[in-house]
Amino acid sequence: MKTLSDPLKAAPPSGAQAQRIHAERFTVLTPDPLPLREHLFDDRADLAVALAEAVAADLRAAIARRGHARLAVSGGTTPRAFLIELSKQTLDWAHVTVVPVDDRWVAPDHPRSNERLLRETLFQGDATQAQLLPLRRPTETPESALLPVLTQVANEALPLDVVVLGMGEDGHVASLFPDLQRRDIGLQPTGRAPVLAVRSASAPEPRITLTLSAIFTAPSLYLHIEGAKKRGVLDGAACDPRSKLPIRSVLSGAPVVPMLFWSP
Ligand SMILES: O=C(O)[C@H](O)[C@@H](O)[C@H](O)[C@H](O)COP(=O)(O)O
Repeated sequence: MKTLSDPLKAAPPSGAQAQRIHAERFTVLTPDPLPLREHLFDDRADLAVALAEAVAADLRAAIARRGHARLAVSGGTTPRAFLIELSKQTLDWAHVTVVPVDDRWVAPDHPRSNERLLRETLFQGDATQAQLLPLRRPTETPESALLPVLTQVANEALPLDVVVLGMGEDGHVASLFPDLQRRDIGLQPTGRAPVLAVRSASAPEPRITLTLSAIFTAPSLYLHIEGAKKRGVLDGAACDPRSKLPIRSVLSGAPVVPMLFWSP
């Protein structure tokens, strides 16, 4: 933490000096970045294996503790290798429930469907014994399916044991985008609806997403970030208390220290 000399004790300022001291006086001190437990990998394939092993260990511990485990994972392109590696892990998959942290409101066989991604990657081999809890329903809009999805998530997926979040280059997580209209629901750390329907200029289709109130029920919270640009966005949000990016809400609101799995 940088400390500044107290400008009030300095000699009476003049002109430009006054400008500087005024600026110094109200400069937001760069706080220590919000805590992250970082695991750095030079090779993305190594990251995928390590993350799969860490998540599998958490799932085994949850099954041992309470007889079942609940996992929420992100979609998109980054997690494909990790999800394939996770499907190879040996554990009691029949006692695991898997829910996507979000999904696009497209048919489950659509190339952009996260449900399809899970069926193609994680739900292979023994892992097909796990229960998949899709967020998408065969209705026209996510809003029209929100109540049944919210009810099922609340009854069958919460509290979560493990969450793996990705992040977009705009700092979104799940489908909680920077232009999220209902930040009061989506980004509050507790006490809000676990599921939200989202429409955003950032997304080509309507979305349905877990909220941070649901995501933060997990004692194991992983951030899976790849690429220098995303790392820059993450670090910027971690160091700027004025950041309004959803990833900042994750870092500042999470009840546990997130575990960052990062590769350039
Ligand atoms: O449905 C989604 O898109 C994800 O859940 C989303 O939150 C994802 O993690 C980021 O958009 C990063 O996506 P990439 O891995 O494709 O960069």
